[in-house]
Amino acid sequence: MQILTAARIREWDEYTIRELPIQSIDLMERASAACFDWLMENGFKQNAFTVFCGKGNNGGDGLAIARMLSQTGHAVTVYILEFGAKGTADFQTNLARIHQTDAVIKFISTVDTLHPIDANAIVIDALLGTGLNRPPDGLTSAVVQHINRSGNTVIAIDIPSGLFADKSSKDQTAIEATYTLSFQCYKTAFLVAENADRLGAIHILDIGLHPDYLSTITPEYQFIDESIVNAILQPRKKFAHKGNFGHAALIAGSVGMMGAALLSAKACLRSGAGKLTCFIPRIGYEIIQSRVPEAMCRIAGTDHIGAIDSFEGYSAIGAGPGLGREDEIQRMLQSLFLQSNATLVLDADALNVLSGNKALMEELPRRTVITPHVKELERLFGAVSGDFERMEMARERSKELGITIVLKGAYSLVATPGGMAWFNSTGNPGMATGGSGDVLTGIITGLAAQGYIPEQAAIAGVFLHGLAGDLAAAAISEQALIASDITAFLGDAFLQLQESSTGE
Ligand SMILES: NC(=O)C1=CN([C@@H]2O[C@H](COP(=O)(O)OP(=O)(O)OC[C@H]3O[C@@H](n4cnc5c(N)ncnc54)[C@H](O)[C@@H]3O)[C@@H](O)[C@H]2O)[C@H](O)CC1
Ligand SMILES: [K+]
Repeated sequence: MQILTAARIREWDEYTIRELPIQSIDLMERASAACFDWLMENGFKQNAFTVFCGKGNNGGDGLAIARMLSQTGHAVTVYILEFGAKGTADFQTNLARIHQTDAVIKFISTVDTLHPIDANAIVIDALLGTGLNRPPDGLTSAVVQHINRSGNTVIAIDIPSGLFADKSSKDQTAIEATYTLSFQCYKTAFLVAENADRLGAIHILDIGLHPDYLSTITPEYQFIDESIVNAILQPRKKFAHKGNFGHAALIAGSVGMMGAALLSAKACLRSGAGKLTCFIPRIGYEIIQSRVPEAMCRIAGTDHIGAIDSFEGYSAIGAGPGLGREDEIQRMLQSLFLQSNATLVLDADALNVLSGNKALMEELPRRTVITPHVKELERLFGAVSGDFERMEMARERSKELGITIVLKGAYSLVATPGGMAWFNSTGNPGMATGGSGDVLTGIITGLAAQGYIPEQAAIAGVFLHGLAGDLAAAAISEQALIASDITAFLGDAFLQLQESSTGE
C-alpha cells in the first residue's frame, strides 16, 4: 500500500486521465460509485443522508454520491457551502445532474443559513479534500464546527475536511469523522497521532487509478507489509549450522532491571540468532543463566555494567535495555563505538546516555540502528512542534548521520540513510506496555546478527514485533498482553509470514 502526498495524488489522477484514458468526470463518477457501494455494503442501506459539499472536486464527489443515494430511494438533503468561487467544471456538471433527482438542495452563504441537521441522518462530509490550501476559517470553519457539534455519524469523503493530507493540521478546525472513505492510497495525515480523533475508521477504496504510475515514482513514505518483509527474510538452508546465523551480543541490565535484559535476550534468540552472549552485571548472572539457558553470559560490573574488555567476535550488538546511566556506561559505549565493527542496536538508556553527550553522538558508527520513542528522539535531537516535524527530523538525522532510526509509535517509522521512510503496518495498543521496547531491541539485534543489513533488520524487526503483538492480542486480548507474550508469539509471526509467501 502506498502513502502519497497531495501533489503525488494529483499527478496520479492526471496520469490516469491521460494514459487510461478516462475523462475526469468519469473518474469522479467511479470514485463516487465506490463510496456509494461502500455505504450500501456496510449497513447504511436504510438511512437518510445530509451531504455537505464544497465547490471543488471533493464537493463534486459529494454531489455524485448524493445523486446515487437519491436515485436509490434515500432521503437526501444537500448543503452547498458558498466559497464565492463558481466551482470546478466537474462540480458544476454534477450540480446539473443532481437537479434531475429528488434531492433537496440548499446553499449556505452565511452562518444564519445554517440549519439544524436531521438527528437521524448520516452526514457525508464533502466540503474539502486534498485541495485544502489553508486552514478553514470564517464560514467554512463554522460549518465544520456545526457538523462536529451535531453528534451525527459523519462519513468523510477522501479526507476529513480541514485536514492537510501531508502536513500538520494541529490546532485547526477539522471534521471529526466516524469513518473516512479515502481514495486509492493512504495519506501521511492518516498515520500521525495528532489526527487520531478526526479520522475515525479508515477505509481505502480502489477507484482504478492507473497502476503504472507507481513505477514512475519513488514515494517519500511506504508501508511495511508482508511482501516487503518476505523479500528481506531468507529461508534457512538444509545444511545450515548455528555458525551461519551469527553471534549476537546484548549489553543490558542493572540491579532491579534484569527483566529488561531477559526480555531482550529471549526475543533475540527467538528471532533466529545462531548464538547469543549477554553482557550483564554480576547481580544478574544467575537470573540469565537459569532463565535463558541458551545464552552465554559475560560478567561486566557488579550492580550495573562496567568496562567491557573486548567486543570481538559478534556480528551484532544490542545495548541499552535496563542499563542505567552511570558514567561507566558512557565510557563503555565510547569503547563500543571505537572497537566494534558489528551492527549496533541502541535503545533506552544507551540513548539517554547519548543525549547527555553530544560528542559521543559524533562517534556513532554508521552501521547503527537506534530505536527511540517520541521523547527519546527529542532528547537526542531537540524539541519539535508536532508529529510531522518529528518525522522529518528522523529522516534528516538518519541521512546526516548515516544511521537507521526507528521512531517508535502507533505506526513506527523506520528512517533509512538513503532518505526513505517506512511506516509499520502491524501492532496494536496492547503493546504499549513495559518491556515491549526491550523485546524490539532483541528482535532487531537477532536479525542483524544473521547478516541482515541494519535497515533490513529494522524493517523486518518492527513488522515481526507488531505482527507477534497482533497475534498475541488476538489470543489473549490487548488488555492482558505483556511484553513476554510478544516473544511467545514470534514463532507464529514467522509462520504467518512464511504462509503468506508460499500462498498457503
Ligand atoms: N484522487 C483522485 O484521483 C480523485 C480525487 N477526486 C476528489 O478531488 C478532491 C480534490 O479536489 P480539488 O478540486 O483539487 O480540491 P478540494 O475539493 O479539496 O478543494 C476545493 C477548493 O477549495 C479551496 N480551498 C482550499 N482550502 C480552503 C479553505 N480552507 N477554505 C475555503 N476554501 C478552500 C481551494 O481553492 C480549492 O479550489 C479529492 O480530495 C477527491 O475528493 C476526484 O473526484 C476523483 C479522482
Ligand atoms: K472531505
